[in-house]
Amino acid sequence: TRCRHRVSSLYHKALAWARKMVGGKVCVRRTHAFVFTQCTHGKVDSVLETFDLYAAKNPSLAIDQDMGKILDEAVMRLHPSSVLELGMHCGYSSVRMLRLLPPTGKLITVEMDPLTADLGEEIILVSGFKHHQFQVLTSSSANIIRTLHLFLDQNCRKGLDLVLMDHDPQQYLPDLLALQKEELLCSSGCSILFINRTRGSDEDLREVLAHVTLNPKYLSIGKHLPFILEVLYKKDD
Ligand SMILES: C[S@@+](CC[C@H](N)C(=O)[O-])C[C@H]1O[C@@H](n2cnc3c(N)ncnc32)[C@H](O)[C@@H]1O
Repeated sequence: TRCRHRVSSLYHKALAWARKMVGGKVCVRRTHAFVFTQCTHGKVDSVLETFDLYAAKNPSLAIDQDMGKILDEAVMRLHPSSVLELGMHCGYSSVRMLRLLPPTGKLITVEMDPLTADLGEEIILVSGFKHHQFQVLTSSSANIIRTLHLFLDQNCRKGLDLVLMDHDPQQYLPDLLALQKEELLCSSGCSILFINRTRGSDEDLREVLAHVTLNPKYLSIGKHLPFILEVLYKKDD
């Protein structure tokens, strides 16, 4: 009986994996519909668990649980009051960060696809967060960075404490340079996390790594490889 149970469990795992592999493209509407209908509204843990449940069987763009744990650790360590996320998608990483922000903390999250931005925003609201805690900006990262200072409220006057980049790896370096040029990174210290989705290689991070290694304003470079690169920017001595 035990053997049959194990075979059955292995069979179901293999079936779920195969479904995920042949399941086709990531569908933001399907992700949203699943999370919206299956989670308990107002319960952030339920929202995250429902995302994980969906991602176990379907193609998903949300960061996985290993990346999520690294992100949680960074947010708890840094205690940031102003966070910028580039690449919101359906709101999984946004919700993950929001639940760990201090009471006065604020998240600005950027998504260039208007439908995705609307659906992601709804998921953040369903998780129980209010508009004074977050703002969704529908724009490409390059366009919004130029005017981002307009969206930073009094809380964020000293600049951003944490930036999560999980949008387009081709934009990682240009956006980092733009954030620096616009003086949006907190001069006494801002951590920037770059998600690496190319398993087994750091190709997506090569340009950024070359830049931060040569620039003395980047004090430490932590590689939570193969998933995340974390750099600390500090302008003041
Ligand atoms: C990998 S997904 C983000 C996943 C999300 N961080 C999570 O874990 O739930 C990348 C998202 O970034 C958006 N995106 C891609 N390039 C962008 C850009 N240049 N500016 C803003 N958003 C962008 C895509 O539309 C997509 O929804």
